[in-house]
Amino acid sequence: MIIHPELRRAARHARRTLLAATLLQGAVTLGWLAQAVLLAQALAAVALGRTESLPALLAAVLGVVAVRAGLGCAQRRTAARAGARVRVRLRDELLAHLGRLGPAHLTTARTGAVRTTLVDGVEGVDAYVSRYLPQLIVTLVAPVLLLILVAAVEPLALLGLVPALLLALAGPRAWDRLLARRGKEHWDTYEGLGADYLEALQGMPALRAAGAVGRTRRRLEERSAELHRATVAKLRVSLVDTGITDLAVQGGTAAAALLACWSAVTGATTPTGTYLVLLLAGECFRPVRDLGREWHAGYLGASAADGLAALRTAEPAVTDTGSVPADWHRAPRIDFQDVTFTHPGAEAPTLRGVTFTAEAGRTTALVGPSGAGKSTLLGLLLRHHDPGSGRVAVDGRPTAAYTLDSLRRGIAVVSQETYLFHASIADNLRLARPGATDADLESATRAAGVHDEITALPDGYATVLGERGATLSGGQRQRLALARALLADASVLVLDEATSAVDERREAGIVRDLTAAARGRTVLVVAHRLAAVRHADRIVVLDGGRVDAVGDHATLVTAGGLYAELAAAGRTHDEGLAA
Ligand SMILES: Nc1ncnc2c1ncn2[C@@H]1O[C@H](COP(=O)(O)OP(=O)(O)OP(=O)(O)O)[C@@H](O)[C@H]1O
Repeated sequence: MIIHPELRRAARHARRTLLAATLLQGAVTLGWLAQAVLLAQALAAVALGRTESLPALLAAVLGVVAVRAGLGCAQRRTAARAGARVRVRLRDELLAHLGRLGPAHLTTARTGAVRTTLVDGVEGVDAYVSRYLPQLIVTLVAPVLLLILVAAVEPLALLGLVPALLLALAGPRAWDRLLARRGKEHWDTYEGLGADYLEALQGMPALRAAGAVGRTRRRLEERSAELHRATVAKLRVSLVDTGITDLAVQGGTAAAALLACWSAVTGATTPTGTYLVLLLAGECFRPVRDLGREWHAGYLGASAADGLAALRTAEPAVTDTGSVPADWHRAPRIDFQDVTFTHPGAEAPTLRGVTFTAEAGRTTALVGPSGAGKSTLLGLLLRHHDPGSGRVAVDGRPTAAYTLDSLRRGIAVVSQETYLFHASIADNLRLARPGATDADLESATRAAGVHDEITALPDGYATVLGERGATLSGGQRQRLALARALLADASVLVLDEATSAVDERREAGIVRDLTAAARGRTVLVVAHRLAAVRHADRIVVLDGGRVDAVGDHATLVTAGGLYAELAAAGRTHDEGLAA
């Protein structure tokens, strides 16, 4: 009888439908009661030899059975509707919140665990809310009514029924805390196993390359065994619950039957009364037994409640308090002013006093050694985090002034890790602009240097890509993602190592076409290979979270310093490759 506040909250999404399902469940219970009363009369009529009333009584029983079947059907349909509503609303709410949490959330939470909560957890809540809750309410009300009825017929029977009912309902409560704890342990293990499996499947190539497939399999087997142990531990407590309930149900029914027989033997009650008590005693416990059954259906929801609450109430790294829509009519200027930022949990700041401007409609490159803070700067522009101090402004306004959604829509991003979906190439492209014509797709893919390869495929733009674009090469995936970003038609284009998987000869061509295609937009490019950024209007050199130098390629090379070193290292690398 654990009702987690999160589950009560979820039930509110379908308050009326749940009320209807509960009333129908109550009506079904009344149907059982009516059947018991009619059967008692029929049995008494047989015992007393008054068979003339039998046909009418049996016909009434059949009528009740038919009506109850209809009510049961309606109840199940209504409950399923309520459950579906709760499920859909809950998932919508969680997905919208995940959107607000942004990618920063997945640096602390595991994707597989979030998936388990969103899919299995929400399914469990559906069963809990649509099946367990209505039955719980009926179980708390119906036996009281039945006891009143029994008291009117044979008060002595209450001596057996009341203690048994109290034991059946209150006894298992002594185990509630333990059951909740075991449920949480079970859910945590279940979530962890889901996350492990997802990671192992997605990381299969890396595991193979590292020769770690066998070790990972053994680890997954251990985790499966842990889940088995957690399930058994949970079942053990559940079985104690069920055992107490069964004991009370059997004992109570037997005691009531004995007392009813005693009354019959002593002549204290009529035959109808005796049969009524015998049959009603069974009915008193029917809701209790049904509750036990529904508990098993809804248990996963009760276990998942903590995880759901944690996901729903997780604080986004930034708050969406801006009110200005980011619909810049022309390419905006981007200013970083004295920006300092420390990653949550990190000891030292990643960025210290970073100041530079990405001019409107121009290409600005960010270069610097690995770990210099280039991606972190882009993350601040997209408001995955806010700076600790200083200001990031687009078109003269701080990024926090814009509504988060519109800010992120106004900045198209292609990162090192492209994400393509299991859908056709055209559908993957149209994610950025659903209304794009075929000609729009083609001009974007031409600019990204991938059109010819797409048309060479047997199904061309209708080719269905495998999961994460598995049927394409890394370079093709990146160029497709570039085309998608161009289609988004955002005023700001951010390329974070967007051509790192493309060979260098091709990269130069793509960068040239891209610069032409992106004309009129403000472009921020991060690339390790300086050939990809040497034509940028401005190059910002970052080192250890600080701006080391700003200028164009020629100026920076002439000035010596870190950029000249990086350029020289790049040349040595190229020569090494060419040799
Ligand atoms: N989520 C995080 N939590 C803590 N530290 C982080 C996090 N992300 C990045 N860092 C640290 O911040 C520093 C800058 O990382 P960032 O990814 O911005 O560098 P980068 O210049 O883009 O590097 P690369 O060229 O290798 O991609 C690194 O020292 C990194 O370890």
